[in-house]
Amino acid sequence: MISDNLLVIILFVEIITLVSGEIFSFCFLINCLVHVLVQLSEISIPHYLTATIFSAQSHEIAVFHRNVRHLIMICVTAGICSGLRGCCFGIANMILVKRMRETLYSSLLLQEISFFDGETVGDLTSRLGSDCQQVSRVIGNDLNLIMRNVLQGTGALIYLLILSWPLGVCTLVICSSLAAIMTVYGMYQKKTAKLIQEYAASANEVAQETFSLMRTVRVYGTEKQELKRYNHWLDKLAEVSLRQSAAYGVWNLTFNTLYHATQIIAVLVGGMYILAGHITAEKLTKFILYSEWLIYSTWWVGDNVSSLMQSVGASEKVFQLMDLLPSDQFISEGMALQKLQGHIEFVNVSFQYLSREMVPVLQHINLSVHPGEVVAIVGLSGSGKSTMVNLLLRLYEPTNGQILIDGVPLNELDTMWLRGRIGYVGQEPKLFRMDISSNIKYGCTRNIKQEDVEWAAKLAYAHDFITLLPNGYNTLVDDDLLSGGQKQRIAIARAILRDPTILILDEATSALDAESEHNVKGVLRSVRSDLSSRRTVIVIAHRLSTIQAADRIVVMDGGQIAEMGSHNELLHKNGLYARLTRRQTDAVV
Ligand SMILES: Nc1ncnc2c1ncn2[C@@H]1O[C@H](COP(=O)(O)OP(=O)(O)OP(=O)(O)O)[C@@H](O)[C@H]1O
Repeated sequence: MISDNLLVIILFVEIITLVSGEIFSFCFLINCLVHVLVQLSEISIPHYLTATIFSAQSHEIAVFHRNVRHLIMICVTAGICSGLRGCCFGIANMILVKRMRETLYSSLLLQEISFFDGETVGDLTSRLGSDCQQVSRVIGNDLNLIMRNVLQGTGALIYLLILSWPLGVCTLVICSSLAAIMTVYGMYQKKTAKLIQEYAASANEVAQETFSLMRTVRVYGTEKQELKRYNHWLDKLAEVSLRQSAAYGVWNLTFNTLYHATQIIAVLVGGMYILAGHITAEKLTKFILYSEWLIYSTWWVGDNVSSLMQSVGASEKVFQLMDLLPSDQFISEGMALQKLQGHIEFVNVSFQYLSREMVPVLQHINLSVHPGEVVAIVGLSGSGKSTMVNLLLRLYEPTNGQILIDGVPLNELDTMWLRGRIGYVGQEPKLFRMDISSNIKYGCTRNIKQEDVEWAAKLAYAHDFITLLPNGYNTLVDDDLLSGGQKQRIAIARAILRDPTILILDEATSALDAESEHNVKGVLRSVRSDLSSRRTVIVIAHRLSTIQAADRIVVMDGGQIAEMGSHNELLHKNGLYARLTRRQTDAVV
């Protein structure tokens, strides 16, 4: 319980730090002041209601009119203040959710790529979506209601003790028992809420995976299997919800019994007091109204505290992610060279992925690529070709050795500056949901005209198919609306438009993808013929016929460089490259 309280305080401090100095503080302050005013007004309503009724009964006309006037004033004040309070809480809540999502999103965007290897997309988006919303409930709902009910309950208790302290003490005992039972029930609720959150997330993950792989599911006819997988989590959810409902039933029974017990005790003891002439019927009526108020306030506080605890649970991971330090690449100020020549050196580079630390992916790679040289990297699947490019793009850092660009260690260069001079086309290029022009211009910082976009598209053999689309370059596309080859051509145009000094092409994996080969060969031809701008090109090729014209071919095997040379030299050597070439020629024949 102590650690729970500590967590609430930490959460509150985090929230205040996050939004301090904003209009938020103003709204929150106004809201607190208005809160006190609303509660003072509302708490006096039962008093004046009873007094009005009893003054009418005893024909005290002047008192009756005064009480009615008071009642109207109080109701109007409470109404206006409630409206103000709701509005301020709404604004404070909106500011909080917006700021949380902004902070979390920018923190996630600046993480190392290896961070994303360990997290699922569903998990991260649910942190941004439902979890941020849940945390904002702390301000918008839980704290608001807790504050309101604590104020109301305290006011009611003071009034009860003033009216009749023996009856007040009886009600206090009942409320304390209620609070103790609520605590136990709240702890149970917290446990089940966590389970429900986990099972619901698992069900979501299954649904998300199925929808994103819908074509595979349809082709393999696994709809029933997927439904079963989803149902598995739904059954678990239903089981926990069933237990939760039973606990809720028991809780309701207890609450009702205690609530009615207060009324019976009040009527019984109060009736005896009236008979003995200690209190009046008016006082007893007020007493019953206020004791109801107290018991309901106790119930609400308990209920909101358990909801607050759920928000605390959701907030832990959100604030943990927000507090992550950005990747070094965004903190350290690297050097920007006057002009990039495009000389790349791998010096004794070794690497393994953090998620599989025991598996060496690259071992002692030594490779020097000269400015303007076209180097092809080939090898069996999984031999580490894409990993070499990942290191060159500084998506990961080498475990050993270093990579030099124009003689400067990669980690001493300004990463943004360097990336602005590299064009990269991945194996399975992805498109953003925007028009084709914007997709080609994506990430290009210089001022681009439509003619430039079309020039790049022509070089990438994309212009012809784009003009055939209904809205040409303005056609809205996303990752599903074009063929793999068309997406690759747009990605090539995107890379060419940057006018990169270093161009990296990762050919589509499918060894039989003739369109991919055609696209990559086309780019290589353009690079060769464009003598005005010399580019260093690294091409990872699966179809060996793609890269016969490369200046040099690097053959990878098990994370090491097995052979290096021109196409003819390697064929002469009769090693791995020759074997791979023979294998592909046989496959075609
Ligand atoms: N993010 C990652 N986390 C852990 N291991 C990875 C990751 N990416 C790749 N690997 C592993 O690293 C090894 C080399 O992968 P890489 O993608 O570099 O091979 P490749 O030669 O490019 O293969 P392909 O020709 O099929 O694209 C493989 O064993 C692969 O399973």
